[in-house]
Amino acid sequence: MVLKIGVIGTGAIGQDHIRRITNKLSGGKIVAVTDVNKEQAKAIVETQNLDAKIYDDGHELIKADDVEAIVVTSWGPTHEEFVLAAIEVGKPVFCEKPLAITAEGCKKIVEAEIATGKSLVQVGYMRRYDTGYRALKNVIESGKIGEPLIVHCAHRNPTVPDTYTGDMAIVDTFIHEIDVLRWLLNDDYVSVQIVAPRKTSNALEHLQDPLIVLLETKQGIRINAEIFVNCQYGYDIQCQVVGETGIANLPEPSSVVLRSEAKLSTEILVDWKDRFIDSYDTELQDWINSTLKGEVNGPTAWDGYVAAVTSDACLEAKESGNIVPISLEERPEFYNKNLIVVEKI
Ligand SMILES: NC(=O)C1=CN([C@@H]2O[C@H](COP(=O)(O)OP(=O)(O)OC[C@H]3O[C@@H](n4cnc5c(N)ncnc54)[C@H](O)[C@@H]3O)[C@@H](O)[C@H]2O)C=CC1
Ligand SMILES: O=C1[C@H](O)[C@H](O)[C@@H](O)[C@H](O)[C@H]1O
Repeated sequence: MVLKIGVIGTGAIGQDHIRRITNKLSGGKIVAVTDVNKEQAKAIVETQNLDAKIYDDGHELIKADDVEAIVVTSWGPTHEEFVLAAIEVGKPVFCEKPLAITAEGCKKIVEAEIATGKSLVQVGYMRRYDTGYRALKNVIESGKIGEPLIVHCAHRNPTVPDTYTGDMAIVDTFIHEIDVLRWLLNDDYVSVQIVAPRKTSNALEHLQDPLIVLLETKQGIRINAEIFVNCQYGYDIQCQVVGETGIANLPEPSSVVLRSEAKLSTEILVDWKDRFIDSYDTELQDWINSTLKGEVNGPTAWDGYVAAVTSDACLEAKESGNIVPISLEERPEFYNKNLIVVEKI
């Protein structure tokens, strides 16, 4: 069986996903694309030699008879309408983060999905598919370091474009830690405070960079997370879990250990696309496999909602400097199921 997929948004990650579904993964076929930039949509169909129709807009694509499932890779503010439209016609939808740009929008999606009684929505939080994070989660769940007490983590980008706004440090960048840490710890957040060290001279005028995010979880775990988007030296993701009897670190990406010119060195990646390339492949292969079985294995609309509520609190904390409570309703029974172990591609 082959899943007939329509893609809304043929920009950077949309093209990446089209290429991986077409050339690397199995079980999926791109049969439809759309983008407000029609030339760009046409170009990917031609360069990838797709047997795919170019639709005028996302809603037409979603309703098309030959589209069985949808991938939303358009700009964040458009996600809510497309995900709701996919739910309305009962079609599975993989939505890149964010699920919606407001918690209210995410809640609408949660309510609409529950009303159908069918699991339809997966959100593109790919770090849950990273082999390093999965190994770290296995160590925590094995009890080898005792109960987790503290997490130290860092999300460092070498630079960001001029269009990068202060809020994007949370809604576009830190959002990955917000999702992966609650999955890693099987916990939820109760409060957040954000403090700022002196600003790097390498940051644009309007950015406060770096930032330190202090999160507390329901189980009393304390997380201190650095967000540094102009670190210059590379794309560096760190995560250290301090437990009662030991410490577990997120593995570094594999790299040749070079001895030359009286130096011992390893490479540091500079692009997030390279750091998580395998995670995107595993994530989308799992989505195709699960969708063909009528399941959602990955991050759900509820996870998208929790991320939105948490990032809203982070934005408030960033502005006020205060400790901001994070209050969440109980997770609906509809979303209470264990993540099925990711099948190897
Ligand atoms: N999971 C991850 O690690 C990543 C997720 N993303 C997310 O993916 C989304 C897209 O990001 P990029 O590809 O970097 O942006 P991009 O700007 O390169 O591509 C977005 C595309 O969507 C199109 N578009 C915008 N509104 C549209 C509409 N109403 N209908 C059809 N097409 C529309 C634009 O013309 C553009 O081609 C964002 O939400 C971003 O947060 C992006 C990069 C990494
Ligand atoms: O969504 C993304 C990318 O996935 C990177 O992981 C982040 O570092 C980047 O800031 C954000 O745009």
